[in-house]
Amino acid sequence: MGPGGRGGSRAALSGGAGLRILGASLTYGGRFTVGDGDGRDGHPMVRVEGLRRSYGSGPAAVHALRGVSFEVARGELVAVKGRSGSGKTTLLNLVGGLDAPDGGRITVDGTDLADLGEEGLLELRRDRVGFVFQTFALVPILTAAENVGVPMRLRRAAPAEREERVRLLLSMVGLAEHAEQRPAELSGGQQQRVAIARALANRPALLLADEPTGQLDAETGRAMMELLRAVVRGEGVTALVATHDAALLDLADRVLELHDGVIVESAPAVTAAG
Ligand SMILES: Nc1ncnc2c1ncn2[C@@H]1O[C@H](COP(=O)(O)OP(=O)(O)OP(=O)(O)O)[C@@H](O)[C@H]1O
Repeated sequence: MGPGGRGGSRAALSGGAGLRILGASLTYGGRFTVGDGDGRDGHPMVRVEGLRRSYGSGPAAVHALRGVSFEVARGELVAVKGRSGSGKTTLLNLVGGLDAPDGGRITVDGTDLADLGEEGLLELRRDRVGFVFQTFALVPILTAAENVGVPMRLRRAAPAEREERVRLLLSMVGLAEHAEQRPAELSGGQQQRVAIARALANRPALLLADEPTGQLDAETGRAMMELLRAVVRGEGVTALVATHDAALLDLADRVLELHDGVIVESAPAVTAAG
């Protein structure tokens, strides 16, 4: 359980306190341990090789990805930047098994997605990958706690385990006191924090976030990226985050830049942020 008495203050998310809360969650039995570097099998968390995806055919075809290759090490937070239409969403959907490529290879957590059938892809999306979307995608009639618990219900987790995990996650994102509120009763930033907690419910190895700050003001957006970074550090999760907000890139370990479906730059965040 997370410590009690936490308010929902934004400041708490970005400082050491947030990490301490996250630290408390490291004791439960995940499939991997924090700080295992390049992983238990020496695999990167994500390996993408020569990825291609087009929409439509003939002269009207849109070539959204035209041979994209990169790797993401375990525990890394990698930002994917690029203008609208550069292929960021297409890339994240492919890595998360929501869509199939026309060519190339994607390996997640040592598994080649091409080897997975429908059932295997479902399990991947349910158990090993957490998604955070720009629009939060919460269920309006469910409370914050119920929204966070949805993935665990799908996995048929025991109610006691579910309730404990939901409580822990909500306090981790600073929303312990908002557990019973519905999305419409929460601010945009709070809704996105619920979405992050939900994405972590089944202890995914990989977090995919598509413009998670796109609907938030600059200050709230930065707090959200700081929360994501704290989660990555604290829980040993690997994250791939699409954003076109240059102000957030310094919070990533590395930045991949997509331009018209190809990677034009892959740089440490510190040099790419300017
Ligand atoms: N389902 C689709 N059918 C046809 N074209 C599509 C489809 N999805 C994406 N595209 C096109 O593929 C290209 C890449 O789109 P994608 O959504 O991946 O870019 P993006 O970088 O995520 O953009 P944004 O930041 O606006 O979300 C764009 O030209 C887009 O119009």
